[in-house]
Amino acid sequence: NDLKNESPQLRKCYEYLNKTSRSFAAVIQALDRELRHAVCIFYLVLRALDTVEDDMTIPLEVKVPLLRSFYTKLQEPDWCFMDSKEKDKIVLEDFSTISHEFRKLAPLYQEVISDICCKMGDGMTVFLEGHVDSKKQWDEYCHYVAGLVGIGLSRLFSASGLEDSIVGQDTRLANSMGLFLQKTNIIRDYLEDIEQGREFWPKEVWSKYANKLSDFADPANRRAALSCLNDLVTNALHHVPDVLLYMSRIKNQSVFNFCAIPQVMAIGTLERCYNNPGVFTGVVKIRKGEAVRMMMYATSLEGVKAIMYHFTAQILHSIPSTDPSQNITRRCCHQVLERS
Ligand SMILES: O=C(O)CO[C@@H](C(=O)O)[C@@H](OCCCCCc1ccc2ccccc2c1)C(=O)NCCCCCc1ccc2ccccc2c1
Ligand SMILES: [Mg+2]
Ligand SMILES: [Mg+2]
Repeated sequence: NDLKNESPQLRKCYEYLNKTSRSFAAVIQALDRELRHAVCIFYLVLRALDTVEDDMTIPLEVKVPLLRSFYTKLQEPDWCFMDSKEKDKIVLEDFSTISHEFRKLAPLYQEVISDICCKMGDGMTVFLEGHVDSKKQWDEYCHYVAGLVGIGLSRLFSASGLEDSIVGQDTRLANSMGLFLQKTNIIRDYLEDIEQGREFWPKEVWSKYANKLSDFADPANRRAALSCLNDLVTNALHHVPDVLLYMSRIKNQSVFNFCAIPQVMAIGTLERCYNNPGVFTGVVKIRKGEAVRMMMYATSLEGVKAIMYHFTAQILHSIPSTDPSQNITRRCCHQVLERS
């Protein structure tokens, strides 16, 4: 999609999108024009907010008020933040370019983006101490950082007229779209997060298998580590029926691809993580060739279902006979596979 007729500020925004997002830049730029700029700005605003959340060098007395008031910076043309050490700090240092383009969006789009930014910033402050206790709190944290993104995106889809109003109204399904992606990320990023002193695996689950979360990094505890991992993968799998129901309502092809590609990448990653000790020694990634093949299939509901069923069946057939969660995993896989 050409940007030659666009403002220099908007061109810079797409530069930042491509610089800060491996997994979302391509699918955002493939969206129909009516949605593309709004979703690009939505991404950059939330990436800036998340960069503040992730930056452990920002003192709490600065971070808490900044997260809670972040959405108001969208109305301050000259506001920027120069004190981040994060990899994506450019979106904070040049936030004035992003907010300039934000204020040019249709008022309805601005309202959605500002509302989600406000709620996400508030929610992030609840979890700044860096750990999650109950499974309910795990769902709450993932709601704040990803479920709200799904809810905001769904409101943008309906507001653009490209999708039916039910898509923007059914917040439960939109929330599940985000939870499936975020839970998969948290499961995959165990070692990276532990090394940064961040504990996103819920204590209600890991405390069944260890005294502290970092115990799983010790090869002597491999059996316990894999039992906990499989328990969490099973938890994430419960969102798949909601994801398929959400996808069945999407009619616009560019919106479908945009929603489907991150979801099929996530089920592929989740299957690679299941019962895989590699999660505790590095970051498990799906092979490039497999990712390309999945993207080709992810352009129709039948294709997405085929991919979800394929990887769910793979997990079902790799359940260790000694795994503590095996009955729940088997039941959850059958619920996905009975073509609900
Ligand atoms: O710092 C990193 O590199 C990773 O950060 C993770 C973290 O800190 O936990 C974490 O940060 C979360 C807070 C910032 C979310 C920013 C975001 C992401 C994708 C978008 C897609 C379109 C529009 C706006 C978007 C906004 C992260 O990036 N996790 C990846 C999963 C986020 C899922 C967002 C999401 C939710 C529902 C969706 C539904 C349909 C299509 C895309 C969707 C995308
Ligand atoms: Mg982050
Ligand atoms: Mg974060």
